Amino acid sequence: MSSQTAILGAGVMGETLLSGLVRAGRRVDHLLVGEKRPERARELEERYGVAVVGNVEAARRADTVALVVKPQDMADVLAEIAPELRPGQLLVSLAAGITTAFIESRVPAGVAVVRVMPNTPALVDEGMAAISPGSHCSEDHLAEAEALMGSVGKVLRIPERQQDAVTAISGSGPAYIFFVVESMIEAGVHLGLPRSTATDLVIQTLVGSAKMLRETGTHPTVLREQVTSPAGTTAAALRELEIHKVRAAFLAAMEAARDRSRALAEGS
Ligand SMILES: NC(=O)C1=CN([C@@H]2O[C@H](COP(=O)(O)OP(=O)(O)OC[C@H]3O[C@@H](n4cnc5c(N)ncnc54)[C@H](O)[C@@H]3O)[C@@H](O)[C@H]2O)C=CC1
Ligand SMILES: O=C(O)[C@@H]1CCC=N1
Repeated sequence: MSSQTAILGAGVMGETLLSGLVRAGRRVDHLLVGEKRPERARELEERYGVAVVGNVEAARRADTVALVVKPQDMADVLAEIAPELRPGQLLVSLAAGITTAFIESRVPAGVAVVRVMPNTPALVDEGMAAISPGSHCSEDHLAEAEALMGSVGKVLRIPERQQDAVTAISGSGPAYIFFVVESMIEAGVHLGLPRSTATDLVIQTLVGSAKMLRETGTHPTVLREQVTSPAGTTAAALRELEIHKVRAAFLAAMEAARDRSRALAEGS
């Protein structure tokens, strides 16, 4: 992997990547951060001992530049750093919706671009990242982006046309799961359980179910059927979820996320 990596934009996802690289053993003096908010920059310097510099200096010194600003800020950051970029350098964009073509049209020819859709479980090294190469990207560049994201979880190579759907599933996905968890805890409280008991029950049920999915490789439908006794409690609950069209709501939600990802590319 290249010696210097810069992270431009150190909010939730930027810090997630930074902390993962540090946990994975990356030397802090091989990392640079560009961050607009001075108080946030100081916080990261204190927490990680990392050098926070201007975007222009970071782009000049780094071999790999991770772009972790909001999609709406991407054009400004690219305009700022483009004069410093050189062919062969690697830009790894983690921004939802932003295409490799959008980035390539704003930087010098020959700069390699990889589009990534990460997710926040990277904070505990259980991230899911999907990566797609741009048009000037060699296998070495793609492997480098894979190693970068691989330090905080799993990485899948996908065609770029699938990125908006991936954003809807795994990028935003943790929020849907947390929403379900919140809803189940509130239901437990409604049924008379102490909040701490409901919380413990829901979290362990989630972790156990996730582990079953990963470790048994059994289809989720089969696992659900194993829990559903004839005329039992689970069947009664699932009937309500079907009546309330939860399956259709998930489909509509993810179509909305996919469409929003597409719109972000157009700057809205
Ligand atoms: N939060 C999430 O779960 C995920 C986020 N992403 C993508 O990651 C990117 C960042 O998202 P978050 O970290 O959630 O946002 P955030 O708002 O927490 O972080 C963005 C950071 O960029 C900084 N910033 C803004 N303009 C800048 C500039 N010109 N130069 C340097 N720093 C600048 C902001 O001060 C802020 O600290 C977005 O493009 C988002 O689509 C992708 C997948 C998941
Ligand atoms: O909500 C968003 O736009 C970002 C991208 C995927 C997850 N968070």
